Amino acid sequence: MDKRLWVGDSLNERVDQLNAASPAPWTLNEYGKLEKEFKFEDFNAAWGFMSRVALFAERTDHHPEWFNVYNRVRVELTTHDVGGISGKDFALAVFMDKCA
Ligand SMILES: C[C@H](O)[C@H](O)[C@H]1CNC2=NC(N)=NC(=O)C2=N1
Repeated sequence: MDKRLWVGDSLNERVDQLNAASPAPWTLNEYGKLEKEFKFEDFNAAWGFMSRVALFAERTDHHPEWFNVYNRVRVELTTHDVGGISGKDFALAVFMDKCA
């Protein structure tokens, strides 16, 4: 998968493109990570989402940073190898939007 670093205008354009296809927006947070908070019916639904994402993360060797409280999952994506956002983060973001 594409591990090129996205920076500057092209990074912002790629985030806009991602958000055009999803109801709640992804943002670039103060640490330069791709962030979104997902909200579900209950803990069961949140955990189901996390389980599906976990299997995808293992398969692609690319893992989210995330924080779960009951029905909320706040996600931060970054690629440590390149020190920023790569195509792997966008692939994971697209998969998460599909699962949510
Ligand atoms: C050793 C292992 O393959 C690497 O650390 C992988 C695992 N998962 C990863 N996940 C994320 N989000 N970024 C990485 O750079 C990364 N690297």
